[in-house]
Amino acid sequence: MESSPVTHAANPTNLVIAIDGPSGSGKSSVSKAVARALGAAYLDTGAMYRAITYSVLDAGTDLSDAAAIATAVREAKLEISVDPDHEHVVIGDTVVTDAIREPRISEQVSAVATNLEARAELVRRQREIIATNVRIVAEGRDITTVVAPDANARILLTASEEARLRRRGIQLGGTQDASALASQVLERDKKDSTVVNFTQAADGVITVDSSDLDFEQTINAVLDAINTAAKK
Ligand SMILES: Nc1ncnc2c1ncn2[C@@H]1O[C@H](COP(=O)(O)OP(=O)(O)O)[C@@H](O)[C@H]1O
Ligand SMILES: Nc1ccn([C@H]2C[C@H](O)[C@@H](COP(=O)(O)OP(=O)(O)O)O2)c(=O)n1
Repeated sequence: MESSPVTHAANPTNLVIAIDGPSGSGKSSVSKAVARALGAAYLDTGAMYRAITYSVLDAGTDLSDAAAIATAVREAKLEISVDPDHEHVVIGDTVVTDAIREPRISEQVSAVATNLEARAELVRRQREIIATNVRIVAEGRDITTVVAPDANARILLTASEEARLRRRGIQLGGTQDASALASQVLERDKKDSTVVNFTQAADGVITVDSSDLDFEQTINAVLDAINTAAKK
């Protein structure tokens, strides 16, 4: 399935693509591939929540101390790359690109994601990053609804629980047993869902269900959805 290049009627170069979805639906990998195809930057907003989680854990902060987490986010020196081919995340003076993917972070990141003050500050920074990039694909949980509701195209990428657990298990090299995977994927989504809706498409958001699609088919389905949105 071929997808034609995307243009936006008002400004042929300016492009913001917003992609949300649950854990393991393929947001990061598919969004990166879509960004490459469109010659766009790529913003992984989940990496920002993960980096803050790394730093509060590193500082020995009690994760039940909401005020301390909010302060940590406001004061955080956080750098995140927007090159889909080179991921680089730095918090303070520490490079955390790989460390933020560890299961211990996945298991605890909801403490930051459900902190409303932390969210407000990270949303502010995400909007700044989006505004400074002419073409960008941004993905997370609230990009279509809160961070960039005016994006040129807004997509909810979903997949069945079974597909998402299977994909995450393979991605982590079979190192996690079923209950650890369920905690990192399903229970985390349940906690995160208390503050943001990423299970149902908001008005104007196109749903792409990747349960029965392979990786290439999913990329093409998202590119097609972007073209459909651009024609509206
Ligand atoms: N349609 C698909 N079919 C099979 N595997 C996929 C598909 N989409 C993504 N994957 C794989 O599933 C894993 C999880 O994808 P990822 O992009 O990390 O999801 P998310 O960012 O939504 O948590 C990755 O290893 C990715 O390559
Ligand atoms: N825009 C966002 C992005 C991520 N989050 C939260 C939800 C997740 O628990 C964490 C980590 O997100 P991430 O996209 O890295 O998670 P997955 O790779 O999909 O498992 O951050 C959020 O609340 N809002």
